[in-house]
Amino acid sequence: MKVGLFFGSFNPIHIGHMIIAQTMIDSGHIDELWFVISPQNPFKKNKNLLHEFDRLDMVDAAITGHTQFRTSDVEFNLPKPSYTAHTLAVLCEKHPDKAFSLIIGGDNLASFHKWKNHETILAHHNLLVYPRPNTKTPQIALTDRIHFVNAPLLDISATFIRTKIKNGHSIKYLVPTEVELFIDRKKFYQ
Ligand SMILES: Nc1ncnc2c1ncn2[C@@H]1O[C@H](COP(=O)(O)OP(=O)(O)OP(=O)(O)O)[C@@H](O)[C@H]1O
Ligand SMILES: O=C(O)c1ccc[n+]([C@@H]2O[C@H](COP(=O)([O-])O)[C@@H](O)[C@H]2O)c1
Repeated sequence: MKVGLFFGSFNPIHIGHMIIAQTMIDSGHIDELWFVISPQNPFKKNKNLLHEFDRLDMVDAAITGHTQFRTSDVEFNLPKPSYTAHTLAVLCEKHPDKAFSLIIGGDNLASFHKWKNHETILAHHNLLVYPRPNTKTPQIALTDRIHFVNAPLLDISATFIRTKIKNGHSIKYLVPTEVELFIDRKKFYQ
């Protein structure tokens, strides 16, 4: 079973994430995609960061009924900051029957040489890379472990969505309906 891992804060998950996820399934490189909710990205200190369980609940709501999407809370119980190489080692030990790929944007590929143990990651895992605006040239060799997947560029971010809510504007069509209802009910980001 080939599993693509899509890491993020998902504060909240939005259609930019959903469209990348579906495109990765459609590319044929993976059988399943797991959204891995990062408890706290050390580079994104944010007072609006919801509790990890609320973000997990929103991703669960977003993927309801989609048999090829799953969520993972594996990083909730790992030492912080959670380095991807470590998370991958834990997942491989827990799921020896799965082959894990990483789903990353071109911007992250450009700085991938700075990730902890990136050589070890590339020795064992494929990278599925989707386009991002203003991407710099990668510093690592483009081996056959790295696959570029064509996907639409959507200029939507979780920050944009949180700002809309704060300003009293609708987030309809920017997040899955289940997520919109969830945020509304819990009065998040107001
Ligand atoms: N519209 C988008 N298209 C493609 N990739 C995206 C998009 N929005 C976010 N991503 C990427 O998805 C991953 C997870 O995103 P994350 O949850 O951090 O969301 P974000 O929308 O960038 O959040 P924030 O605005 O709070 O920084 C990150 O690597 C991010 O760069
Ligand atoms: O392991 C690392 O050294 C490392 C360095 C930077 C980013 N990452 C992973 O990449 C994910 C996306 O990063 P970002 O900055 O685009 O939100 C983040 O949630 C981490 O899982 C991992």
